[in-house]
Amino acid sequence: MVKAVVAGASGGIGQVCLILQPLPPPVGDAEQAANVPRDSQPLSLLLKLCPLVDELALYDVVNTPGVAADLSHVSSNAKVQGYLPADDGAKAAFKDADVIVIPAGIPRKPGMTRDDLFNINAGIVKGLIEVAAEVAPKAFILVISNPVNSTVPISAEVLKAKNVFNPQRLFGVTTLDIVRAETFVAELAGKANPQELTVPVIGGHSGETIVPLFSQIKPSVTIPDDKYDALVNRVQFGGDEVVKAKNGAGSATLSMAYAGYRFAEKLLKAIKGAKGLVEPSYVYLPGVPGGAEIAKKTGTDFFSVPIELGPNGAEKAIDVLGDITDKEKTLLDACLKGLKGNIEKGVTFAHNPPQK
Ligand SMILES: NC(=O)C1=CN([C@@H]2O[C@H](COP(=O)(O)OP(=O)(O)OC[C@H]3O[C@@H](n4cnc5c(N)ncnc54)[C@H](O)[C@@H]3O)[C@@H](O)[C@H]2O)C=CC1
Ligand SMILES: O=C([O-])CC(=O)C(=O)O
Repeated sequence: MVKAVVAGASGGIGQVCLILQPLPPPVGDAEQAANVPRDSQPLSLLLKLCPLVDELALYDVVNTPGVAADLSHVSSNAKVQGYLPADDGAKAAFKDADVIVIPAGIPRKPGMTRDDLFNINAGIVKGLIEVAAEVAPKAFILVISNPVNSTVPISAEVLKAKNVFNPQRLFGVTTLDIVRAETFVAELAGKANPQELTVPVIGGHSGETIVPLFSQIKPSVTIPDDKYDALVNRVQFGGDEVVKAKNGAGSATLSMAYAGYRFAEKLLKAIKGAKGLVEPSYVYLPGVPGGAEIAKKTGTDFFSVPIELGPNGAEKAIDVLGDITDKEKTLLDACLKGLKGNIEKGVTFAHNPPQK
């Protein structure tokens, strides 16, 4: 039996049904919710369709009964249940979960950085991880909520404080950066199917902390010098492209649902014993086999690298720093400058959250 949970299940990424009316306010941003009619958005739908999921729990502060009722009519294997905060709904939703996916929190509006989401989302993620630590201490946890560079360190610190931190089971979902890199490289190279390409993207998940390694694309693609900077920029700021185009109605949801599902599905397959599954993820390197050496090189503990997945979760961190180009070294230096501050901010928050 595999139980999966989506926390933030009524949101743009998490939610699944076509909503023609604006949703009630999400925590912390009533104005935004009042102004945002949402489209159909599919992470929970994709998980409902996944034959590897037996039980799907949807938790949110609003709307989950309706979303769950709707989804439960889909004729696939997983049993769906919606939970709200009343009557310890979070605990009931998370209880004994195998995989917990967290896209809870507010998204960006034009002009904001992901770090601008910290004040609201840090507390939301901390609260959800506390529940997970208590009722599902062995769960694989996939953190989508931004700023990922900080929310994953917060999650690690909360789990450590509760003595249940297993670094092989905590993942910051950076898959959308890889998905974008594949798509943009395929466009440039005139490849019909982006999924035939493997494009490592390492570092963090915001602007200059995102480091695409075009020198390691498989099968090899040469990026012309005059196209390199623009391509790097598009991968680093792909999220902003969507935020601008949505013009106040949130950030990436559909491509994120695909990316979140892609990671979750690979992990589920790996847990069940499938071999050779690799996907980059933002992890606590010293706690993942092979990661300590990479952490020494970067001087940072939280970092995204290709991760070999297996029954224990992150089985191996793959060192791709060995033969990076001078241009990639420059990108990596800029990444590390920003990333260290993001990590520090998360760790500090976890230990000293502002008093309410
Ligand atoms: N890692 C990545 O690559 C990406 C991350 N994101 C991030 O994902 C997050 C969610 O984005 P959207 O779904 O577009 O936002 P949204 O506002 O549409 O949905 C968020 C949902 O979280 C819920 N929520 C708020 N507080 C909660 C709590 N304490 N417990 C459970 N649910 C709670 C809200 O009610 C809402 O339904 C944002 O922080 C966004 O920046 C978005 C795209 C890509
Ligand atoms: O840009 C945002 O705020 C959402 C996100 O993380 C992305 O699309 O990569």
